[in-house]
Amino acid sequence: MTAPSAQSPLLLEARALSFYRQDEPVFGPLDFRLHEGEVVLVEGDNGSGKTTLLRVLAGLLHIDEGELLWRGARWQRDEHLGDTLFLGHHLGLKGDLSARENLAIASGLYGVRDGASANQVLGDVGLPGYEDEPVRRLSAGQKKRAALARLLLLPATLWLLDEPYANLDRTGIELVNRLLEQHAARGGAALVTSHGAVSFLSGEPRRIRMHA
Ligand SMILES: Nc1ncnc2c1ncn2[C@@H]1O[C@H](COP(=O)(O)OP(=O)(O)OP(=O)(O)O)[C@@H](O)[C@H]1O
Repeated sequence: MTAPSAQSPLLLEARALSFYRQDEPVFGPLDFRLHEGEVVLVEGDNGSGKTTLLRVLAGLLHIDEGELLWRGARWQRDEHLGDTLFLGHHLGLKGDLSARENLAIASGLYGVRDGASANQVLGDVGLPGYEDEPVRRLSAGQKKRAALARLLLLPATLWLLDEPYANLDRTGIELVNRLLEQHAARGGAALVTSHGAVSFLSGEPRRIRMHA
């Protein structure tokens, strides 16, 4: 899963990428490459900029310095919004709406992966009987599962997962690993941050190390 063949096309390349807050560097300069089929762990101490990096790559924060290339061409925020999917500490779910309604909003904006349906992905993430409950009534782990359903439904190639294992039980952790494996097998890629035990089903992930 984490070691694509030498022929795997290059998806994303960061060259001397840096981000500043009030003229203070948060991270960088950072260089890395990500190929189709790769799942890479972003690691570093608290405050080293892992979340910030994912938010930059999701187009939520502006790049201050350096270059970002998507399939060899300059990355343009507006052109690549649907190519990436960010799952952060805030899950991006509307609490008064059900998991199914939240999925309908997301798929209305970004489309649906070939062959995927809301019913099927809600089943895949293990939310039986809770599909139509307002999200605010779900447990933390169930909310996380509702957010994970978005990964399966939307067509994004690059997943940016910030602490995806947080609040999940053992089957939830296995679910995340399975989703990552399936995504990589179909040519997708992911950057994952995690403070907890990361136990990918096969192999050791490559790592990008953030320095505070
Ligand atoms: N909204 C914000 N406004 C100002 N500073 C911020 C903001 N968000 C993060 N920072 C600062 O940016 C730096 C990097 O934060 P970031 O959340 O990216 O780190 P992290 O590596 O993800 O940390 P953690 O492991 O604790 O989740 C920290 O010094 C933090 O205080």
